[in-house]
Amino acid sequence: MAAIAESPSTELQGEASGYCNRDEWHCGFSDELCLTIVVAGASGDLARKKTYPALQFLFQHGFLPSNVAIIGYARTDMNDDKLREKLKPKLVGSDDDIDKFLKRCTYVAGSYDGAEGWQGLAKVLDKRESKCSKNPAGRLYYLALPPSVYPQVCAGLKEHCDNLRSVEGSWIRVIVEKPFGHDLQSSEQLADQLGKLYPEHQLYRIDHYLGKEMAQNLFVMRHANMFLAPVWNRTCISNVQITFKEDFGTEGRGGYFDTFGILRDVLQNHLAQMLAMVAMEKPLSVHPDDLRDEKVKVLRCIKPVEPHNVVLGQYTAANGQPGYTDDPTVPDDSKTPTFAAVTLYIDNDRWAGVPFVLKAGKALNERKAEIRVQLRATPHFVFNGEPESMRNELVVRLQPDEAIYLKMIVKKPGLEFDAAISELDLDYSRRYPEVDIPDAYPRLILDSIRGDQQHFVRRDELRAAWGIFTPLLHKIDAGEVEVHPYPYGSRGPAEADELLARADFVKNVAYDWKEPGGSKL
Ligand SMILES: NC(=O)C1=CN([C@@H]2O[C@H](COP(=O)(O)OP(=O)(O)OC[C@H]3O[C@@H](n4cnc5c(N)ncnc54)[C@H](OP(=O)(O)O)[C@@H]3O)[C@@H](O)[C@H]2O)C=CC1
Ligand SMILES: O=C1O[C@H](COP(=O)(O)O)[C@@H](O)[C@H](O)[C@H]1O
Repeated sequence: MAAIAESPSTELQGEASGYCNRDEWHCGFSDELCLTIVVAGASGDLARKKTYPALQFLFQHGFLPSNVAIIGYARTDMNDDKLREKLKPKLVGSDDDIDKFLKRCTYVAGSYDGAEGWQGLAKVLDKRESKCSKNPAGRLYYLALPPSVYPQVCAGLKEHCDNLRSVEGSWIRVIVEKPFGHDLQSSEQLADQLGKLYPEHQLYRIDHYLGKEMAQNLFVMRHANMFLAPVWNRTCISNVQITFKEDFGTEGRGGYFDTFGILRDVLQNHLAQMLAMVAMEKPLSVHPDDLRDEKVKVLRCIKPVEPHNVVLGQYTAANGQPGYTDDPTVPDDSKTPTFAAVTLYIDNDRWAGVPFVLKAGKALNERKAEIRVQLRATPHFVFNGEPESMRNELVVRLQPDEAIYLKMIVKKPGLEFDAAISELDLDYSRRYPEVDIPDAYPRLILDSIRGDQQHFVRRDELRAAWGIFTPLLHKIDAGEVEVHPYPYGSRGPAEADELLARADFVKNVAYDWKEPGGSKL
């Protein structure tokens, strides 16, 4: 049987392009689709905690075609029942709902190297698809595995499980999870290895921040609102902060984390992607390649980080909580940063000179991810007898409690004629109480089944993002950048506030956010 590409006319043009004819691009699928999702690494943590629960969400909400099967594949010796038992605690809903979903989940044990395991899987796939031989078949290979085995797993799948029947509309797609390499060179090497087996239009690189509601909203909000367009540039914007904070340490993941550190874990991927969403130009269309073309352009305008624009930290024991090196899986003398604040500059007409501060840390005082765009002070400020105005700020809170709010200067209510800072507040739970905002994973898996790569990272984006951080990472690995201690549960090293002040961030001290009153809609 001949292997067919995603569409008979699809041919890769250049490294980046996924589609030879943009007019033919469409995404979606019909209920005719005979869909098989293979979760390679089904015995692992990601599969149990994220992949299967996301699939259950899609299944329960009717987003998967009626003919769907989910096959777990891993080396662990298990049968279908054992897998189901393992998955059950992370699934939600009534016993009946859970059972209906689990009936679709089966397991094939096999190794990642050698032919035997993959041949066994191929037999199961063929048998299943032979029952719906007139329908298009979709095979989604989800690699919930350490990236070190991606090349051999993709080679096994390609050689033994690529034999789709030539029914129009059939496809094979592969989802891979970060980390995509350790630095620019290793990322390129991995991309070369995978690229020889699966072309870009079949590869779906997950950055789960791109699947978050507010990350996607950022794109719409920025490019759909007339009032933002004239101010979204260096003339009006003073600085941008993109912040990721967790109020817990590396608990249980110290072994993994120690070889990566916070820059590779969060800044190079999630925060760099958020920066691209803030700073990119409006794309020609929402075609995945148009959108990703614009993200690449802006990422390529960023010079590698300079060490004087960096503050690193590592948390120490405090408030009854262990320090980073107290984790038994972390070497006692580890200098791996668990906190980083980095100022980046985008050398283009729109953004030259505007500091973008990317800040991420573990074991801090709160859990929060947000984008804060601070405008310059209003010139010739005639209120309050003060020489300088307060600053307008637009804040997009990704989590927890999705919200967008704009700090506005308004008249202080009452008899005085003073100005005060207040907010226009779009709090999602109040404005959209009926909407259950889905997690990033169901959204991204659904996109991959629809063939929509918009929210997946293309190879050239990855290369550009690694290019920004790699020289700094090599300096950190060589122990050439100071790592400041900070207590567990604190705001991080004080030096980070100095970095922010250098980036012209001015804290609105007069601002006191109050829970808005009023009833729910
Ligand atoms: N866990 C999480 O929350 C997140 C994970 N990720 C990424 O997802 C991927 C999978 O993560 P996770 O599930 O935590 O990983 P695990 O360590 O749980 O590995 C998944 C499965 O892969 C197999 N495996 C583990 N180590 C090796 C090895 N050295 N060689 C071959 N096979 C191995 C094991 O299956 P078996 O032995 O049965 O074959 C294991 O059950 C990774 O890329 C990770 O970075 C991304 C975001 C969050
Ligand atoms: O990719 C990662 O993200 C998580 C944080 O994800 P979130 O959706 O809960 O914000 C982080 O804890 C982990 O270290 C990192 O690998």
